[in-house]
Amino acid sequence: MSQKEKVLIFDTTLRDGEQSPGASLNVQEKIEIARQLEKLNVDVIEAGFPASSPLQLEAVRRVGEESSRIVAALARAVEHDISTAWKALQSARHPRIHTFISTSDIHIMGKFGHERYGKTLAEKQKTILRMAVDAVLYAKTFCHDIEFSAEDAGRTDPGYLAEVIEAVIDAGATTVNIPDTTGYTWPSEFGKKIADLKERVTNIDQAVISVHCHNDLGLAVANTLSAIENGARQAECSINGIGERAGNASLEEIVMALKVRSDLHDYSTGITTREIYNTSRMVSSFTGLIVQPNKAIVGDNAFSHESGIHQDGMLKNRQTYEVMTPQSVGVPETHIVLGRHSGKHGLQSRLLVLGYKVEGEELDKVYQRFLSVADKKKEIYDDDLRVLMGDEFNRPAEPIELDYLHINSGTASIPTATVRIKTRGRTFEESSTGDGPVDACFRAIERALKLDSLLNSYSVRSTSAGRQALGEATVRLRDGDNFYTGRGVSTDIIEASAKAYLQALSFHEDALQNDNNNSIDNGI
Ligand SMILES: CC(=O)SCCNC(=O)CCNC(=O)[C@H](O)C(C)(C)COP(=O)(O)OP(=O)(O)OC[C@H]1O[C@@H](n2cnc3c(N)ncnc32)[C@H](O)[C@@H]1OP(=O)(O)O
Ligand SMILES: CC(C)C(=O)C(=O)O
Repeated sequence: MSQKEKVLIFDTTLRDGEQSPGASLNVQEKIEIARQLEKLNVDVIEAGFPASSPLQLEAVRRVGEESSRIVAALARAVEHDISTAWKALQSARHPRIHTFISTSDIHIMGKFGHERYGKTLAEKQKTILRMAVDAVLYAKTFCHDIEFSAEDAGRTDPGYLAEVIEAVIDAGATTVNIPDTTGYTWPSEFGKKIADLKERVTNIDQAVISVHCHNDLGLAVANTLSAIENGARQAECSINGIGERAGNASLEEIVMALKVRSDLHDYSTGITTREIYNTSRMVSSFTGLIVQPNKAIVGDNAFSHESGIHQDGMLKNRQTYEVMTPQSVGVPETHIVLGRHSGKHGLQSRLLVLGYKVEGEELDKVYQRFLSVADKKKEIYDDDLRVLMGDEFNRPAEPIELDYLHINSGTASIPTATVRIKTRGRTFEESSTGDGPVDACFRAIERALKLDSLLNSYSVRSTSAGRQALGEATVRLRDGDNFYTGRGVSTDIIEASAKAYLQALSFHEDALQNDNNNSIDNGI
């Protein structure tokens, strides 16, 4: 087996990630995330930009002191930022000063327009080159490990980029970072940029080539992988892909793409992938940035299967629809989501887990009831299934069934219910007003069936979470010493109540017909 070449993982969640609007972290949160990044086994933790605030400085200092990783601090190519970065890093176990300056024409002309940088583009480029070299030389007076970034390298003229990179390596940069700051490049184009740099820069072997891709066109991970294929050996990325604007290349996607498709290349990372999910949750909770459900690797749906054909495939062989196991990234298990797109196999397997062995015609019947609920409710939870199963196996011999229900109710109207009921091949229909919609409904049922009220007790409860939870109504009738209990389940609690009442009446009717007490809780 060939030895894989290591790609260093430089995590910038605490620096560029924190530049996501609203994501500010306090010192303790940064320390906690850094501890988790250590468990994840990243190679470099970029902990912040010390010159930007005392809190940043303190956070970098604390992370640097504690962490066994390389801890980087960002600084503009100016002495004040660099000396402040060192102030934060001087007690770090493995300090890295990361200094940067823009190299693209757009940035140079746009950000360094002041005449003190020169009048023409060529003059300004000379100034920027000098600032870059001076920054590295100055940083080098503090520590050995110096990273230089050519901001907006993605849009930088290749000749000028090579000139700057060659000069900063001569000045002592040990890592040269090629950022696609604006997420503008295309994977093959960005890959060629790295290959071109390797050709043009004579001293390139003296530094590690790094890339730092933004996701403005959704290409950050693809660009990073293309750069790796062309010689980059450090990938800058963040947990959940958070970062300035559309974010950075996502750590978990780069790492898992390299791992899952290791058949295609000779690169590997040192990441402990089982820690990915925990890290993702921690970052999301501390930053308040919610992970989109369909986010690769760490989204809630990344290992969820909702449609019948997929569930069937998964139950037969997980590899049919999963290219990695959830456990490999620390997600406890695959989630078979029961809903309107599920099939009988998915339902049957979940029921089995819950202790219900259902097969053949019985399964067909349960499945029909399941579908009628699934049409009203987005997801069917275990509790919903338990209720459905209770309902299914607790049916009277001659059910009295609700065919139609219409309720008119509101704060300014008298509650009125109309019901149509079917039993033993006959249909009954009646309306009634009542003290509330449930009372109106029960009265309409009593009128339709020409019965006196036998209602002894009534209750309703929610069986699962969320606005679309199933409501379970329980109705108890009393006739002399006999009690008859019925249950009804629906996302609509009035419908659930009507069904419960009719089921209780069905048991009563059965008992009368068969002259045998059929109550499910007789005498309780
Ligand atoms: C691509 C990136 O992610 S870069 C990192 C982004 N991170 C941050 O900006 C961190 C938070 N920033 C801050 O706290 C502040 O912006 C500070 C402390 C860095 C600077 O604040 P201020 O001194 O008030 O300057 P301000 O942010 O308004 O403008 C930036 C100045 O730095 C200059 N500058 C920008 N980048 C660099 C650089 N790499 N090297 C040298 N100078 C730079 C700009 O030209 C501008 O200078 P000017 O005042 O002469 O026009
Ligand atoms: C400072 C550099 C690395 C950066 O964040 C960028 O260019 O996006």
